[in-house]
Amino acid sequence: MIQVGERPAPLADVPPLYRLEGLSKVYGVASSAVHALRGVDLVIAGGELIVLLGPSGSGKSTLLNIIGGLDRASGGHAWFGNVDLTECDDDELTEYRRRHVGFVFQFYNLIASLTARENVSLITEISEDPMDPAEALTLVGLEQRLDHFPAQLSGGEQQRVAIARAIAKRPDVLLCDEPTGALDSETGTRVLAAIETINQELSTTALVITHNAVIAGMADEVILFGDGRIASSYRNTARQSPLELKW
Ligand SMILES: Nc1ncnc2c1ncn2[C@@H]1O[C@H](COP(=O)(O)OP(=O)(O)OP(=O)(O)O)[C@@H](O)[C@H]1O
Repeated sequence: MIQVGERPAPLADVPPLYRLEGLSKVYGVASSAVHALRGVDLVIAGGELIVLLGPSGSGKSTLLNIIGGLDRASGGHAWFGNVDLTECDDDELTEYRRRHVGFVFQFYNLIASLTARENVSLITEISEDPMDPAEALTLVGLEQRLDHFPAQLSGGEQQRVAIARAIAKRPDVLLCDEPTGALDSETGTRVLAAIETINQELSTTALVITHNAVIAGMADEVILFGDGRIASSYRNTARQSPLELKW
């Protein structure tokens, strides 16, 4: 029985954080089959900030969804520490997501009738060792907006509330699918700066999918997808601050 409910041994003892071997995903069957992932091998060390780039339909979201326990692989393995996510049943995947993964999507999905603080509290109230919602919102630069409602916040500020909501339970990994997709460059920059702060101050591993190649400058490692495979990858010798990126 896989103990995903247990926090793994200190992650320093379980490097790497993720190890993917021959990961594949096929949607549909026979003539309508779509090969979204065609055998992905990847090692992700804890604490890294990784940017995933690639054309539409190349498999980025599929990979993120499998790593995040939202979707299942068709073949191969996806190890989180010493747990193979491809062997987990639904309850174990739910437990894994709840304890270890924070998600940020292009659309913020905040509850309109709740303040920023209350939106974050929804998660902290059901977490084991959460931050105070105000602390999470302060980390993303929203200490002056705790009691504002979503309609009183800009798109970038709403996305930062969504980031605070994702990290307030202290996940090991923050998975971001097009977090700046709906934002202009100025507000997008602040969202990326919030992700960088979380990565640096909490050592939360961050994976960021984007279509904007400029964002690659802030990563430790950049992975380029093509046709369900990793086409290439490289490491930046020095990370750029999101505030220095020119969109
Ligand atoms: N639930 C699904 N059912 C059927 N096909 C799917 C499903 N989800 C994704 N696909 C297909 O799998 C392939 C990879 O999709 P995926 O969303 O992972 O790509 P992506 O690189 O994230 O694209 P984008 O940048 O446009 O979001 C695409 O051909 C897509 O149409």
